[in-house]
Amino acid sequence: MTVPVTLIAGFLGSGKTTLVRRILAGSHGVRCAVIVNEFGEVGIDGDLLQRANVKRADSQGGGAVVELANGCICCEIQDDLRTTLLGLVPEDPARAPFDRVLVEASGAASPGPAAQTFLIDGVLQARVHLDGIVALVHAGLIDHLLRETAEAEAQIAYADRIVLNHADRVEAEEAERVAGLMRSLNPLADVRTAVRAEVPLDWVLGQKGAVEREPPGPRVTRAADREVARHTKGLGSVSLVAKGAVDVDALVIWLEFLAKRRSHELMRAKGVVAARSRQGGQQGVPPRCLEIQGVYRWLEVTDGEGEAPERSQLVLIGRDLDEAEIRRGWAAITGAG
Ligand SMILES: Nc1nc2c(ncn2[C@@H]2O[C@H](COP(=O)(O)OP(=O)(O)OP(=O)(O)O)[C@@H](O)[C@H]2O)c(=O)[nH]1
Repeated sequence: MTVPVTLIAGFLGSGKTTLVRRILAGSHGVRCAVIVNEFGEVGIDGDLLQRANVKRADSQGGGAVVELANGCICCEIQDDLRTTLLGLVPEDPARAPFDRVLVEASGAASPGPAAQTFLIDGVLQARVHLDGIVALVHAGLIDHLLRETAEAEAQIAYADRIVLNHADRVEAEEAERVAGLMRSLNPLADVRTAVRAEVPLDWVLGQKGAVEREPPGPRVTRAADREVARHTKGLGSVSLVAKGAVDVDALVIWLEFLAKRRSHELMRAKGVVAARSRQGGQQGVPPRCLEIQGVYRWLEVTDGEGEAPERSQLVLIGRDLDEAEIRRGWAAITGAG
């Protein structure tokens, strides 16, 4: 019996990591190993999942979290996904110390090429099988993303389960309309509306059988044809690192400013930072761990899991980002050179 793999796709900020964290925290008895593929060279999601999983491992024995280096599952690091899977799953799959592998694709990846790898690679097929493709969709942003990006449509097209997420950010009628749009783009997929990826985990993890079909419908086929190894024009990332604690108020003001700028499109901000306490440099007050999450103009700062990291890390993803200017801003806030 080969190990089932669930591929989790969805555009930047749609809720993939939120779903993976829920799966890792759930009491469903399915032991999961996770492979994370990020857009951007600093791996924030891997860190967040590692923190979540360490907590779980204390009580229930979590699986491995493996990060794929910078690059994209749909193009240059497809081989890495293969190598990582072969390194993770033993030759005799029955001896794997987990029941399932979750692959969190980068927000800028189409699931198509990765799915094809599973179907044509005999060595891989002896150990794993693709059991399902779950796509997360941001209910409030999907119209914009379908118009402006190449990836969003392909992610919907390949899915067999679609989580219409961020439903709390739209009216119920709008969520209905978008759910209808999803069904028209991909009539074969199950669509569920959710807030913070709250969907039944047996629905996400349930066996679906190998994904052997082409994406359905004329529109989506066209999308799948054109997206191979192609990304939205100008899409890029800037990875920022700084030693020591950060002034979070200044960071938030700066991020809000960046999100409003029209010379670029800031799509995503995510980071784990050591936050200087409000008592400033007072001796003996240790820095806290804060998680920064931004999706377009929405920004959330929450307490992170575990201790403050030694290095604060932030990744910005968007179109036409001016890296030099962003680095200057970061340096001004953190003192990083
Ligand atoms: N309000 C609201 N926030 C959500 C919802 N789902 C996720 N979030 C938040 O949105 C942010 C992005 O969620 P992630 O799960 O990191 O998104 P992602 O798809 O993994 O993002 P990338 O890895 O950058 O592609 C996080 O701050 C989440 O807590 C939702 O349904 N409603």
